[in-house]
Amino acid sequence: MLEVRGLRKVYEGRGVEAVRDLTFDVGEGELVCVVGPSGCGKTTLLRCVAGLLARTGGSVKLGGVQVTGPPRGMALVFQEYGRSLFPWMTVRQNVELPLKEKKVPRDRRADLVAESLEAVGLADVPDAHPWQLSGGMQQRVAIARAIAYEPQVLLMDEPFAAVDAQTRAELEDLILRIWQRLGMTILFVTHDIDEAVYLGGRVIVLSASPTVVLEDLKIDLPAGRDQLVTRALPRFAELRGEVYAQIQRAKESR
Ligand SMILES: Nc1ncnc2c1ncn2[C@@H]1O[C@H](COP(=O)(O)OP(=O)(O)OP(=O)(O)O)[C@@H](O)[C@H]1O
Repeated sequence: MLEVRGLRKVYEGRGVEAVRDLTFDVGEGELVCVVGPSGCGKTTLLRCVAGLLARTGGSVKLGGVQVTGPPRGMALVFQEYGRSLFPWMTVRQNVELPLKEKKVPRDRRADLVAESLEAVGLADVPDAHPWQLSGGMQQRVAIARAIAYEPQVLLMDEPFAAVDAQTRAELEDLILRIWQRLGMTILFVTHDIDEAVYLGGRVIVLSASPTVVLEDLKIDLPAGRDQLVTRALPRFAELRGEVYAQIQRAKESR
């Protein structure tokens, strides 16, 4: 579904080589997490994949088609939910906006908005404005907007970094439920090793900048993940340790 080959990004103005050489695939219906040391280029990678930032080299293909600008088949959820929602629009209007731009007919739009708000547990607040909601609820609106769009690939950039631990656990499980139900392909960037191992079918570990793939680890934990049961498994601790050691190595080699 997503094919990244030899991706390189140099920020020309300051001559910063953020990403040196990234190659990996994400298959249809996979949930793949990306972790790496702070400043290693995770956001740069996502922006290049989303077609928001021009690549210096290499290629990114979505469903076999080269990405040259923001593709129709992708949706993004950012860390800063506060800045990604329009404060003067209601929850319903925020979720509906990209569907209008996609020229989805009115009846279908209403169905998609209702279904996605239901999926994130916000069916009862369609007429609220974002500023009337808690941070966790605002991020749910951003997630609802992304899934209503019915993307082939959902890109998430540290989406839960700004919410409290309890909300974070709830949102992680929400993403797992949505992923299982809708069979979406998800590329999920996080700096949290536990979160990556808990969510991912694979975890890609990046080196320090200029960035390459250090490891592409299969997460062989049972499906039907559970915050208490899965995190208490000896295998969870092993995998977590393995990713942690890789990131330490990445930092030391900087
Ligand atoms: N617009 C820009 N211009 C110049 N350099 C940039 C720009 N954006 C990012 N960089 C540099 O590119 C490198 C990678 O940054 P990026 O934000 O992609 O990393 P990150 O892994 O997402 O960071 P963090 O984990 O702290 O969120 C850093 O050295 C950063 O300073």
